[in-house]
Amino acid sequence: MVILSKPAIEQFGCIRNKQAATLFPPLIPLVDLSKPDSRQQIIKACEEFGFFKVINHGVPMDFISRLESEATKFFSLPLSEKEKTGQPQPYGYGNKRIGPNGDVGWVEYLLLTTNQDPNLLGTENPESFRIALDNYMAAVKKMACEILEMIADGLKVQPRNVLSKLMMDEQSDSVFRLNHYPPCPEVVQSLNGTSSNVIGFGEHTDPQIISVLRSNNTSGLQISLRDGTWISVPPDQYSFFINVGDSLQVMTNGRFKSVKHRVLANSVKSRLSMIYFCGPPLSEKIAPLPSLMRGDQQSLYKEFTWFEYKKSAYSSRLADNRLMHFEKIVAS
Ligand SMILES: C=C1C[C@]23C[C@H]1CC[C@H]2[C@@]12CCC[C@@](C)(C(=O)O1)[C@H]2[C@@H]3C(=O)O
Ligand SMILES: O=C(O)CCC(=O)C(=O)O
Ligand SMILES: [Fe+2]
Repeated sequence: MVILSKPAIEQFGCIRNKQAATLFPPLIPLVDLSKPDSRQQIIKACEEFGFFKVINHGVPMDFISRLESEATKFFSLPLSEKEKTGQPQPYGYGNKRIGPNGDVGWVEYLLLTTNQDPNLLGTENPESFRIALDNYMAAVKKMACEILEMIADGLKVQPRNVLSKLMMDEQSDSVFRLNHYPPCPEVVQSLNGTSSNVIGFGEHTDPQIISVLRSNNTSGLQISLRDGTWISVPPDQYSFFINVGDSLQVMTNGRFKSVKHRVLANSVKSRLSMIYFCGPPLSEKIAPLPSLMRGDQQSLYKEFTWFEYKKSAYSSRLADNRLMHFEKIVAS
């Protein structure tokens, strides 16, 4: 990490929750992929939270630990070595700056596209890093495909690969990200360690279809409930967390809502997370699935392609409501 000229708190701002912390926050929906009723649970979780945790996911623990150890090695290299993987435009190594429009966080990251070989120049053993990435991504992609098929089944839309085929397409514009949140000495941590006053990754929704997140055992991730309260997601290194993205919100014509989330920095422990963002091909039209539309029901959104949405996302700030510009003004 680079040395800061100003204290982190001044640079990244203090968090003030708009609402008092809820005494009994709801539990994060838990989906056991090996159970026969998991698709109904997934639909319910996507409707109520846009977020859920999965167990019995089938991703070998060995792939997860191999990538975790490669990523840890990568982030402990000197800054000059990490920078050899390229400035994020948008892919490459980034430090504190997120996206091109002035967002900052207490985080460093490696952002990769899944359909191009990553530039791992500067890393100690590029070959073993590459193998770890390939194995992990292939296994997570398979799980994401199963989840999207369960969603299609649960929504009773056919064929069951309507959603999964978008991310399985050779041209799919999926993205992979490794995030490292070093301990932040200036953090004033709450007593139970579930909140802090420095932003690691500012609030936002993910633009893609779904995102599949795995982290080490360090807390920090929070999701926003529909009433605006933030709840902390207890970390679980053996499970995955699924976010509904903006594209799935549009494809379900608003039945699912993308989840607003953020990461708060920790004073003592590093957080390492790996996220697979399932995106469609650039030329794909993002629109409500026709079989979900009843009678004369209209789309809530204007017509747009993933290319147009991505372009618009890259001219926005992290916390912006990106879908707003694509909502139809419907006469009532
Ligand atoms: C300010 C930013 C930074 C963006 C684009 C734009 C708005 C949303 C951000 C994300 C969030 C989800 C992953 C990512 C890769 C994505 O697709 O959208 C991010 C991207 C980046 O970090 O480059
Ligand atoms: O690092 C995390 O835990 C979440 C980061 C995130 O939301 C993102 O990269 O889009
Ligand atoms: Fe995100």
